[in-house]
Amino acid sequence: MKRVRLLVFNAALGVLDYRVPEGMTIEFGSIVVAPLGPRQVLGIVWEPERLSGKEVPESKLRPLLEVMPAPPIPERLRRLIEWTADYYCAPLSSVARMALGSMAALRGGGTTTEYRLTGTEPARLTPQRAAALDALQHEQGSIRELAELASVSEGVLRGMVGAGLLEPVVVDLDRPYPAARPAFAVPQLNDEQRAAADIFVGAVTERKFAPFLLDGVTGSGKTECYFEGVAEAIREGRQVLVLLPEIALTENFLRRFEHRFGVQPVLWHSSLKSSERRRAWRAVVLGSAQVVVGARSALFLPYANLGLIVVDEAHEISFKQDDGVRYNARDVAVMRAKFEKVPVVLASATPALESMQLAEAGVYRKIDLVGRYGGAQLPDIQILDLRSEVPERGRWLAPRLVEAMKDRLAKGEQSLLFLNRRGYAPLTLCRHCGFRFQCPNCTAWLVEHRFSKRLACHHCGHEVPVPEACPECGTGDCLVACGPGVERIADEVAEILPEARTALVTSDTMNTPEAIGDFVAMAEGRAIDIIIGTQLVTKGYHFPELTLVGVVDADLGLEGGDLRAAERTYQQVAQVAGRAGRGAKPGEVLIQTRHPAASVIQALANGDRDAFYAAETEARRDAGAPPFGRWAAIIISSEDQAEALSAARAIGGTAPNLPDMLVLGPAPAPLSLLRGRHRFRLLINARRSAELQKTLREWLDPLEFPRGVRVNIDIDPYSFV
Ligand SMILES: Nc1ncnc2c1ncn2[C@@H]1O[C@H](COP(=O)(O)OP(=O)(O)OP(=O)(O)O)[C@@H](O)[C@H]1O
Ligand SMILES: [Zn+2]
Repeated sequence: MKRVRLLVFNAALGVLDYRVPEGMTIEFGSIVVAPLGPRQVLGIVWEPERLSGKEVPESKLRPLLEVMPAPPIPERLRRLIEWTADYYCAPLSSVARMALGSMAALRGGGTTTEYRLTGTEPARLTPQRAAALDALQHEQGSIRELAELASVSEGVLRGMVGAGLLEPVVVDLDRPYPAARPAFAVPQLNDEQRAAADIFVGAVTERKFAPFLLDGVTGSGKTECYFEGVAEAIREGRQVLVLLPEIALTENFLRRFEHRFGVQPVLWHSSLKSSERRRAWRAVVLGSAQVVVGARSALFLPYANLGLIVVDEAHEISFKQDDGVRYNARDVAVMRAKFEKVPVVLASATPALESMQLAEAGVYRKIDLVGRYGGAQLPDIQILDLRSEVPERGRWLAPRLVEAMKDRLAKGEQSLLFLNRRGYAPLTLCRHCGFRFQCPNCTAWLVEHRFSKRLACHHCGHEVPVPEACPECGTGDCLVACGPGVERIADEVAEILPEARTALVTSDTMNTPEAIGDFVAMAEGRAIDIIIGTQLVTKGYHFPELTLVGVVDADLGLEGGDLRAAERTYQQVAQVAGRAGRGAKPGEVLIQTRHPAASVIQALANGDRDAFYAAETEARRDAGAPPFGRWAAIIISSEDQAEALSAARAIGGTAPNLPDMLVLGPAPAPLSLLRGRHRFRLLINARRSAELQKTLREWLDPLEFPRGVRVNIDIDPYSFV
């Protein structure tokens, strides 16, 4: 190659052409450094015919500076990057960036110095050093990482190095991961599991694209089944990617993986330390990372030799990324499997309607696990009508639920209360003047958090201490909390059952792997009687002594901007119900609702999943909603409201008039102010036949807006706030 076209990681720069200097070996996908004015840019060598750019005459081309010592981005991944950018109307460079680790990872090799405690504990310590000693047990990292972990300054830690309390350790940055052992602890599968596992093993061996929907009831052992596929891939020296919806679930997964394969898998997520990140990336691209577990971002890594993809809890909405590149990792995972020519398993007890539909259409092969493992029965589900079974004044748990909890406590069994709302109360107001605490940056009430004694916005993170007096009328001691959050339910439980040992499980309390690990160990060790949690506890966990699940407010999910509210409610309640009675003792589920006749509540009570899917399918078909029609959202935002509005009007005013596409809006978004930006939106409902993305591009590309205006396209949106 004499001249190359680069994809650089800054959409504003467009496509750049360069000359390849004598002696430099380049192929498509090579990651290179090129000069740009006085600066340098990183780019990927791309097929020139696939990137449109200005033709630059030969004589004006500047030479590339360097090829990075990393394998080229494989063609199959380049095609996936293009597909994703095209489908989600996102800049190619933003998608491509997700394939790269850090600059350090690209260079690879070498060593670094990390620090760890020496074990020396002097008799007298400054409070800061004492705190650092506590926080850094079993930790190792750079001074900066350790300072962050221990919440002390780097100076304090350097002082500790000088005093011999911390010691340097030289670390090989590319040291290999220990090998997973497919035969480490092979489970005895039951017949149903065996049949499913054999199919996955066969598919891995075949090395062809094959999408599976593993539809197994809660507690059926889906993990054990797809682990056999993982084992086969490892035996064949191929890599596996397991996507989990959120990091909170990883801890649980890691333990189970280690149990089965004798080592931990390779982790990939946004809060990895920089040395871990570069080590993992190198192992991924060189093919030595056998099994990579991660959240969405692990999807675009340049695996050398992928053999299987698993998307666990595939119905989870958090696979949809709602900022930056707005892609759905579940769907892109299937595309990736297609480009890689490997099987992909979507596992869930409550598959998305879209996935069910694809299975029905024969696109996915559906594999069912209809029974719980080990003879456990599915729980008995009862509806608790809050209009007739009224909780005591100022309380949220109805008498029947309280009785059931008392009963479990007496028997030494565990209960779980689920309410998908963090904090103490969703709204705080002044009893005297009616003042409500609102976020200055968002259209949202501030949520009281009693433990941290703060009022917080759940959208932008804005926080203020709870004031003594009303900021509006100055009256003291006049603030009232309206409605319950999990913290308030925890208070109520402490009042009703003071002897119960409780655990509060939310993203506020379970924010480190250690915290999650401790919680799981305590719940398994029966050191917790009652778990109170948000959606974080609805899935993945297996506590055999847990026999009662109370859904505090089943109607909550039906409010708000979720485009698939009924489905989401069904999934959340079915998942949390699935935590009950997973061991020898039968489970019971009580669902508190004010709408006992709603079809989703009825379906849950009757355990009639098919009825729910059938009703929801018809409703979607009537509305032209996915999977029968398509949605897209355009969100226009600016810090200047007038500017946002005029941009929104300009977009609305040029909307194409097509028979297979309906454009609604522009209208102020329900969250009309978010992180200080004013927001307007349009919703597009298109027939399946419509060329949605092409139309959107042709419509929006020619329009020009002031610099402060952002226009985001969301294809297949989930949330519509
Ligand atoms: N064949 C088996 N041998 C031993 N233990 C098993 C087997 N199958 C399942 N189990 C155990 O049963 C429990 C439930 O399995 P698992 O968590 O995989 O179910 P699941 O289908 O993923 O459930 P959910 O969707 O509710 O999370 C786990 O503790 C698992 O280790
Ligand atoms: Zn806010």
